Amino acid sequence: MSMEFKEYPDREMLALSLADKLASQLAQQLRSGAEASLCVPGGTTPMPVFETLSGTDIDWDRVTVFLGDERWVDGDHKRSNSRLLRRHLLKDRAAGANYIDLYTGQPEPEDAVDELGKNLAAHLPITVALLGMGNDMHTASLFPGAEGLATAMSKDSPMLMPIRSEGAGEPRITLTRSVLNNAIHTHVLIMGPEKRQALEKALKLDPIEAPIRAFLDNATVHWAE
Ligand SMILES: O=C(O)[C@H](O)[C@@H](O)[C@H](O)[C@H](O)COP(=O)(O)O
Repeated sequence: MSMEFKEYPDREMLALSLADKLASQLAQQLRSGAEASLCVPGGTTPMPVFETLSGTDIDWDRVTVFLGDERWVDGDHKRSNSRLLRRHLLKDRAAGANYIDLYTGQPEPEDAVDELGKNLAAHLPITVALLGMGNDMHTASLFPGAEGLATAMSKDSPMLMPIRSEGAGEPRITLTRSVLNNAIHTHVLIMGPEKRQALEKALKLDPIEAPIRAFLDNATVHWAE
């Protein structure tokens, strides 16, 4: 497969159209199977998509939602990705979704990977993976130069890994390349000219320098100015 790039006239159109696409791919899976899973990014970009998606009429009771990565902070911390999800996605119709919180409250992310891995394993492969990207070309918490990145990007990595990187701020936990790469549908959401440039740069680099590169061949990239 090759990357598909979709450019939208504005951010609102992007959010409406992408939320519709994600919902229809989840619904399609629910027609043929007992459940579907949705992996979403943290950060600030996806909020309008979450807002629209939370109101879509699919059988959310049969959808499991989890983040591609979480920052190791309490659920009410302003940097918590779960906090963002609770406010913008896990409400309205989507309030009925089964949410797997990657932050367990244990002292370190290392303490949580085994148990979380077992919980996640029951919901794989991911039906729909929505990925974000930073200007440094990281996705999830797969940061260029992070300690442990080579393992997280290798084929035989565990499903989840703790990540520590200067660019990350706090310690984090992230799904690894092998799990994300197995998603049935992959979408990358980016906005603004800087991220478009970063994406173009990533296309010319190796995934170890530009981790988003590992997911682009099977992805639809959604962009608006
Ligand atoms: O927790 C995180 O930071 C993420 O999940 C991360 O991978 C995010 O998607 C990008 O950093 C883009 O973030 P913005 O949308 O805030 O630019």
